[in-house]
Amino acid sequence: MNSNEQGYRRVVVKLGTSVLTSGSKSLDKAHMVELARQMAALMKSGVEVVLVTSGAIAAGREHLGYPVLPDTMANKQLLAAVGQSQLILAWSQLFSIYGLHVGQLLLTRADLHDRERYLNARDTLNALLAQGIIPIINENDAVATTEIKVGDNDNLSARAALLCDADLLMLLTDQKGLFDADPRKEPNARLIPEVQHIDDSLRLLAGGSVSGLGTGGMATKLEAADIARRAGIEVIIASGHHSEVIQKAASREAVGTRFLAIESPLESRKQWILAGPKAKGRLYLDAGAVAAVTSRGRSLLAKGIVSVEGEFERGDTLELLSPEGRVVARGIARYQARALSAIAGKHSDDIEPLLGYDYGDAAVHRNDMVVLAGGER
Ligand SMILES: Nc1ncnc2c1ncn2[C@@H]1O[C@H](COP(=O)(O)OP(=O)(O)O)[C@@H](O)[C@H]1O
Ligand SMILES: N[C@@H](CCC(=O)OP(=O)(O)O)C(=O)O
Repeated sequence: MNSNEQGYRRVVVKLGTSVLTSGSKSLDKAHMVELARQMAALMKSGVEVVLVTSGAIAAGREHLGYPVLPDTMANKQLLAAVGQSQLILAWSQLFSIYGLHVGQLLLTRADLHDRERYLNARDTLNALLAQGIIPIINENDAVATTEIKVGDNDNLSARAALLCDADLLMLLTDQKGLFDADPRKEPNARLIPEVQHIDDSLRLLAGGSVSGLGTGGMATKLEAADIARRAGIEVIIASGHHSEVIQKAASREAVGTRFLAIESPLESRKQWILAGPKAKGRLYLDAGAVAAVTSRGRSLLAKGIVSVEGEFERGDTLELLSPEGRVVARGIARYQARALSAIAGKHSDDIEPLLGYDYGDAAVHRNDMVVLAGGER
């Protein structure tokens, strides 16, 4: 792999619907060609580019002449099926102006969590990049149901960045970056140029999408940034309409909001816990257990669990919540839901007498846990 003077080898560029439509109801091809030009220039400077593109549903609506359809899952999938082919056709034509080929990968959550499918996707990405072809990724909306969806392309792009071992993730949107309040609601909101830690106070600033174009707003961009930077990947949120934004971000010029990667990235197992399967259950902890887990880096002992939600087995991913309902960690269950429900609220150190067996006193071991609030472990 090559790298540019700034040291980036591989960059994932995520373009939101808001950028691709420029706030309108149709794809803004004039702007897409400008973005293709910037990405092609980056490729020519020796940096590999992976594009995560939204816009399939918007393109489907446009192509079919804005049909009035009942708001069902099947109709959204219809729009995505029609629109995705238009979208990839547009990108293929636009990149061909710059002498570049593209290859399409449509992914779902299942492709990223099944080890074999994950490795297949990674091999395909690497094979495309080795030939100088731009991989273009979107969620496979036409077949993905809510259960198997990542759900938004911010989170999808973070997972793509992990998958291809990128060193920079650019989330390009319709705002100049992350502001201290949603600029659509608060005209005096100020841009935050650099973020060193993602904590609850920052999460509170990031609202949803109010334009009706995008999915998730800044909240999902912050989730994506959290996943990527914990894996050692820098993240930039910036405006897709800022002049030469892609070059500037890749040259470390001040643009948008830059999230520094954490210095000692999570090992790959913990990255998987963070970005991996949807949580199958939730454990509500007492205040003492929250402090032990978040501030002291301890395992979650069964006696700190107040209540249990969901049907899960040993080995499934869980969310750990504070008494106020804040998610403070994610981790792997050492006991199935039925067992933890039997233990919850008993404040007992001894599991054996309650269950007739035990796998140790940790319900979630610290080696199987990523702390989300109150620390960066
Ligand atoms: N703190 C914030 N700073 C900037 N934008 C914010 C903030 N909170 C919410 N937003 C909203 O997030 C939107 C961008 O997200 P979204 O609509 O999902 O776009 P995209 O299609 O690019 O993913 C902005 O238009 C803005 O209204
Ligand atoms: N996969 C969907 C986009 C989902 C999404 O997250 O959109 P956005 O918030 O605009 O990046 C599509 O192609 O229409």
